[in-house]
Formats: sequence, C-alpha cells, structure tokens
Amino acid sequence: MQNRYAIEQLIEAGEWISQKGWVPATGGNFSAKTDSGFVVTASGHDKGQLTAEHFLQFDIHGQIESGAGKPSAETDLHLSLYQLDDQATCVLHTHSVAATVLSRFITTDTLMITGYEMQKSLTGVASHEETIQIAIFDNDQDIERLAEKVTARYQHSPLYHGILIRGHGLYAWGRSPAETRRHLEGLEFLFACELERIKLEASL
Ligand SMILES: CSCCC(=O)C(=O)COP(=O)(O)O
Ligand SMILES: [Zn+2]
Repeated sequence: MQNRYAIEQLIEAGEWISQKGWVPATGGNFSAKTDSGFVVTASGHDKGQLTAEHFLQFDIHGQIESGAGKPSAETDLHLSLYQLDDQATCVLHTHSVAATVLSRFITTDTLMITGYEMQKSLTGVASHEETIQIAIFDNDQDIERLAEKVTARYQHSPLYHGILIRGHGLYAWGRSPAETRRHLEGLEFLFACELERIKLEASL
C-alpha cells in the first residue's frame, strides 16, 4: 500500500469507528502496512478526528522513518502482529464497552463463541456451528512484555481475526483495511451478543 493511501484508509476507518462509539476519549490506535513498513497513529489524539499529521511511518523492524509527535504507546503490538502474520496489512485497536467488559467477565485465556450466523463475517468461518476462539491477554502497561506474550502464544498456536486485552479492548487485523473493518465489526457484534446473552441468563 502506498503511504498516502494507507493514511486515507485509516482516517476514514477512524471516523467510522468513532461514530460506532468504539474509541472513546483518546482510546484506540490504528496502523496499516506500506511499501516500506507501516504507518501508525500518533499517541493521545481523538482517533475519530485524525489528519495526515497524526501518523508516523515505521520500518518493519520498528524504527521510526518519519512523522512528528509521539507514536502510539501500543506500536509494539502492531509491529508484532505484522511480524507474526505476514498476510496482515491493517490493524485496528478499539475500546468498546462490550470488548472491555466481556474480557473481564471471562477469566480464562480464551473467549469461545458459537451459535451465531454473524461468525461468518470472519474470513474462513463457514458456519454458526463452528466455535470461534479469541485469545484474551491480561492487560499490561508494559506493552513490550504484552507483545512478547502475544508472540509466544501465536507461535504455539496461530491467532486469527483478533485478540482481546482484558479490561482494555480489541485488536483486529486482516489482509486489507476492508477485511480488517469487517473482522472488527463482526467481532464487536458477537461480543455485544455474548454480553446480552450472559446478562439475560443471569437474570433468569
Ligand atoms: C485513554 S486511552 C489509554 C491508552 C490506550 O489504551 C490507547 O489505546 C490509546 O493509546 P495511544 O498512545 O495510541 O493514543
Ligand atoms: Zn488501547
């Protein structure tokens, strides 16, 4: 992807994600692969109101090539996902209520989802009868350490579509910005359904 096109795609994704209410305050960060590495959002901005100045260019080894300001505090996670999945070209990180609460409610290291037609919004999933497994990692302010945990788990068994960080949010990825948006929207829908189901079951 050309640098300018990648940035345009991420600005548009940010407006859409913000309208959905998935990046409150300054939460979330986005990146996309480019011809020389990847672009990532700068830290501390409203991700629904991004302009081209809010991006930094990194090479694929994680060295800043250009851009002003401070890179996202979570750049290491984006870098690790690109290094692990060579098909990934876009990573969108969000802070929805559903992802935040559900990842706290589930105390194990995996969220299992089955029974929903919308599972088929995820590439490679063909039936509601399949079980989607979304890895959950405990939140950590040391993002390098968190990225190492994601890497270790991925190397043991590959991760698909997205991961949850407990009490924090979702990282979704895909082979294009459009596929990443589909994975993000599909996963957010499934998380919201699971949260509703759990609440209903508790009230019976
Ligand atoms: C109130 S947002 C806390 C930091 C965070 O989790 C996030 O996604 C945004 O961090 P960034 O440095 O990318 O702005
Ligand atoms: Zn975050």
